Amino acid sequence: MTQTRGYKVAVLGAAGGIGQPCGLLMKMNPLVTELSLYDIAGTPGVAADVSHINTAAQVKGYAGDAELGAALKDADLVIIPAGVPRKPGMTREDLFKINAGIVAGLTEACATHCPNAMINMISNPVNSTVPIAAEVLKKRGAYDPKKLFGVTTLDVVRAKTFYAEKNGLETAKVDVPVVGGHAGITILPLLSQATPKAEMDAATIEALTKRTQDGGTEVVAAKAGKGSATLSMAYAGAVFADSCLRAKNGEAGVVECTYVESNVTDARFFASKVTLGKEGVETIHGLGELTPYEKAGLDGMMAELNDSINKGVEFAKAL
Ligand SMILES: NC(=O)C1=CN([C@@H]2O[C@H](COP(=O)(O)OP(=O)(O)OC[C@H]3O[C@@H](n4cnc5c(N)ncnc54)[C@H](O)[C@@H]3O)[C@@H](O)[C@H]2O)C=CC1
Ligand SMILES: O=C([O-])CC(=O)C(=O)O
Repeated sequence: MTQTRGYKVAVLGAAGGIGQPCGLLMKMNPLVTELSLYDIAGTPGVAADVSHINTAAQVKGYAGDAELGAALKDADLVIIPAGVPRKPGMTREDLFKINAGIVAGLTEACATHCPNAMINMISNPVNSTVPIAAEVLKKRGAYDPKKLFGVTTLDVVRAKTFYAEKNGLETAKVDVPVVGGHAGITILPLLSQATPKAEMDAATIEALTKRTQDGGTEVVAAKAGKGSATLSMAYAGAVFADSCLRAKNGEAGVVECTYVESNVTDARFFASKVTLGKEGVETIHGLGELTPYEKAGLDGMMAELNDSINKGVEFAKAL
């Protein structure tokens, strides 16, 4: 039997496009007893609104630097969707200039006010923001690689949806592991390991792989200047946060693909299937058997992924 206790969850960037629906979904999570909504502005309104929902979590809004410490104090889980989103024509890498500093500042505050919290990093470019957070925490003596996660759940959510649609399968029963990172070719769905198994020709596999890799860009183009995925990301973020909380609460066998410090490949950070436990990462799973197409995808991403990791590490070391 697992014992249920409540947790304090903080959302940083809670007045934003992802932060608002993510806060809403966390308010509906029965494992959350305290929900802390932080942003540079606008959170009192968001918190007042969400707090009227008749679920157990107590909601508080915090606005501005002076309130960041109180927002984070003793949090069990911190979800970070703070920072700027893409506009058409931009890559996730173009966000580095602004978001690197934002993420570094927020992670520094986590080291001070909730050094034992699990951190779910959503802010882009995830391939670099996770290494930045790791270095900042390390400098403060608060880095536990088991508790720092890049959220790649939206890639899995997309791969499941597209795979199910293409093969006429029930979406809710489909699973597709997605490995690598969270940008373009570093996103690699392992369609040969998808369940239930469906026979697909090479052209279909390539089309599904590309659509998953370009899923974010598809939304950026459709929103035509009004930002990137927010609602599907809030859903994915809430799914991943719920998995972290369930594992923390003692549930066994909770598995998610997530971008963590890893020995699975040469890249220091890599997303693959991870079993979550009470203290965060329990087991990082290997890649299993890859097809030649998947192997080529893996080889092809390594230079870009390592560059993004190094860029994040260098940025944080220079702070
Ligand atoms: N990991 C993933 O799969 C995905 C990541 N993203 C990323 O999530 C981030 C947020 O996207 P949106 O919510 O659409 O953007 P948004 O602009 O709607 O919201 C961002 C929020 O962050 C806040 N913010 C900025 N600096 C802050 C600071 N220092 N402390 C606290 N809050 C701060 C802003 O005030 C704003 O409310 C972007 O970097 C985007 O690229 C978006 C979709 C998927
Ligand atoms: O594409 C973007 O910029 C936002 C994102 O990470 C996604 O939707 O996967």
